[in-house]
Amino acid sequence: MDDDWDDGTESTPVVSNVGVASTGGRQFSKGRGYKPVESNDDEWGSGGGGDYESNRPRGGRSDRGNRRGGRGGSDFGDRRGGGGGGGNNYRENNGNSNGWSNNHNDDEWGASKGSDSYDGGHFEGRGRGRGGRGGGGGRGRGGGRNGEGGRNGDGDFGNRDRDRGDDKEEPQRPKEIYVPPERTTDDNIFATTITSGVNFIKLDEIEVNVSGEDIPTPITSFESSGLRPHILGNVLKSGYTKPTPIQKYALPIVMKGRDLMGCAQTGSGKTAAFLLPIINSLLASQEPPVMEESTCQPRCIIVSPTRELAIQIFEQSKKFAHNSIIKTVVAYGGTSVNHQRTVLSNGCHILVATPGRLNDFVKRGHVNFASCGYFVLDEADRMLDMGFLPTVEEMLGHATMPSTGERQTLMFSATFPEDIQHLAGKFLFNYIFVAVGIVGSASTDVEQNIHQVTKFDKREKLIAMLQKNDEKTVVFVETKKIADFLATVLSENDIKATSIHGDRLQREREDALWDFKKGICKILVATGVAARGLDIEGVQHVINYDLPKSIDEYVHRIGRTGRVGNRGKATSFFDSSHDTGLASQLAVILKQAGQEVPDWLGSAGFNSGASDNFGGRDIRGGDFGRAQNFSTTPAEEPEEEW
Ligand SMILES: Nc1ncnc2c1ncn2[C@@H]1O[C@H](COP(=O)(O)OP(=O)(O)OP(=O)(O)O)[C@@H](O)[C@H]1O
Repeated sequence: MDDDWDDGTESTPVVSNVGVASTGGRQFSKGRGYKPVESNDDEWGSGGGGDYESNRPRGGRSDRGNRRGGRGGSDFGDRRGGGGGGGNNYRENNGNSNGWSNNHNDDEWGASKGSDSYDGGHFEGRGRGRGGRGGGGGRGRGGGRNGEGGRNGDGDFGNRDRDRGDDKEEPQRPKEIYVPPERTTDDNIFATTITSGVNFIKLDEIEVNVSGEDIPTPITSFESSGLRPHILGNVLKSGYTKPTPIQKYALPIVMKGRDLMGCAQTGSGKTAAFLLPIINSLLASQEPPVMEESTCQPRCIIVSPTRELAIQIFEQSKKFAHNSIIKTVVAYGGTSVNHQRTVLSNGCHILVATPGRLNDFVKRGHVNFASCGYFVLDEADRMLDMGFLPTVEEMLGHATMPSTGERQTLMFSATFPEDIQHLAGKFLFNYIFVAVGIVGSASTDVEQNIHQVTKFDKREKLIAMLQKNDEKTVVFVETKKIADFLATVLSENDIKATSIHGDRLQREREDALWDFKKGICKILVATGVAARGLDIEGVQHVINYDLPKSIDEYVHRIGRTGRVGNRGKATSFFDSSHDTGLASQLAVILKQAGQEVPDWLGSAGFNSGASDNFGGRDIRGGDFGRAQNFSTTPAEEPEEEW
C-alpha cells in the first residue's frame, strides 16, 4: 500500500538522496517541518534516531546511541552548505548512500526487485568507489540499527546482490517524525493552478456520454451554475473563466444530490468538478464541523491513492473555500500522527486522506463516518483495484458509515476499466455515469512518440535527449532503485534531477516535488507513485524510460503534461524484449489520440485490436447503457470498444 505508518513496525531503508538541489543554503531545519525527536511526538512513532534538532552536518554520526553509519553525506549538510567539501553534491550523496535495495514494502509503487536492466551488470560499476567523499555532509541519520551498519564511503551501485534485492543485511533507516510545512499562504493560494492553454476551448468539442435516471441539465457557465457568490469569487480568482465539460455535468449532478461516476481525460478539471459543488453545499448549510467528544466526524471525506495527490486536493479545497467557514484537513502516511491528530481534534468539514492513514485514524477512534454526507474516491479505478480495495471496503462497511443512498458517493478517474466499474456500482446509489470522450483515452494535447530502444541503450539515449533541451520533464521508471540511480547519473551529467518514489522519506518526496515545481531541478525521475493526478505547472515532456505494465498507467503518466488545453510531449522507450505485451493497446491509444502509429508497433500482430476492458460505456446496459449524447460536435475519433 502507499501509505505507511509511524508505528515503527517497519522502517525505511536508506535510499540515496540523489539529485536534490545542490545549491545549498536552503534552510530546512525549523520551519521546514521537522520536529525534535526528543519531543516524543508520536506514540505510534518509531522515535528513531537522528538529530533533527540540531541539523548540524555531522557526517555519518547520529547523536542517538552513536549509531554509526547512516549515510554520511546527506542532503541536509549539503543543502545547508556545510558538507561534502564542495563539488558535486549529487555525487557525494550518491557515493555515500546508494545501492540500497529495499525490503520495506510499504509502497507498492515500483517494487525494487532487481530489474532486467540491472541484471547482467548493465549498470555495474556505476557509483562504485565514489564513496568516501562527502563525509562532511549530512545529518547522520542512524542507519545501522545495531550500532553499526556504517555505509560511509562505500557507494555501491553495481553491487549485484543488492540490485537483485538481496537485502537481508541492509541497514534500516529509521523514520523521521515529519510535520509537513504549510506551503500555501493567503498570498499564493490562488497561484497553485495551471493556466489553461490554447486548446482549452477545444475541450468543448469532446463528445460527452451521460447515462442514468433524471439527468440534470449541464451548466454552461460558472455564473449560472448556482454556486454561491463567495465560491464563485474564489473560482474566478483561480483563473477559471469557463467550466470544463466534466465540470459542466458534474456540478448540477452533485448539487442535485446524486451519486456520480465521472470519467474525463487527464488534466480536464475533475478535482474542481467534485470540490466546487461539495463546498457549495457545505457552505449553504453553514453548519460547524462535527466533533463527538474527541472524534472528528468530517462531512466530506475524499480519498486519494497517493500522498502527494492528497496534498494537492487539500490545497485546491482550501483555495475554493478560501475565507469561508469551511475547514479542510489532510491526513496521509509518512507524517507525524500526533500532529495530524491534533489538527483533526479541532474538527473539519472536509478530510482529504490516503486510505491507510484514514483507516488507522478510524480504528483508533479519532475519526468516524457518522456525519459523512459525501464520500469521494479520486482515481477511483486505482482505489478499487486489488491494492486498495480491502481498505476501501473496510471504510465503506464501517459501522458509522451512512449506507449507500444516505451518503453521496462520487468517483472520478480518467480511466475506468469495466470490471472496476462493476465493482464500483455496489458502492453507488442510482448513479449517473458521465464520460467525457473515450474512457481511458489519452489527452489529444499530448504528442506521443514511441522509440524502440534496448535496455542497454536507454541511458545514453535519455542523457542525449535531456542535454539537447531544457524542458521541464518527468522521467518515469519501473523501480525505486532505477529512479535513484538515474537521478544520480543525470546529475553527474550536469542535468539537475531529483527523484520521487515510495522508499524516500515523505519529507524527501515533498522536497523533490517542490524542487521540481519551482524549477530548481528540471528533471523529476519518478516511479508510478507520481503517475496519477499530479498537476504541475509547466511540465513540457514526459519520458517513459521504462514503459508501465498497464495501458491505464501509461495514460495517466503522459497526462502529467498537456493539461487544461496546454500542449505537451511524451516520449516512450519501447524495449521489444520487455514491452510487447503493451504494444497493441499502445497502438490503439495512439490512434484514438490521432497520433501516428509506428509501422513496427503495428506489425508482428501488435495491432491486433484491444480488449473490451477499458470501460468506454456505462456497464449497467439497458436504459442506463443507452447513452445520451449531449455533444454539439461529433467526436474526432470514432469510439472503439476494446
Ligand atoms: N475551468 C477551469 N478553467 C481553467 N483551469 C482549470 C479549470 N478547471 C480546472 N483547471 C485547472 O486545470 C488543472 C487540471 O485540473 P485537475 O488536476 O483537476 O485535472 P484532473 O482532470 O483531475 O487530472 P488528472 O486526471 O490528471 O487527475 C488544474 O491546474 C486546475 O486548477
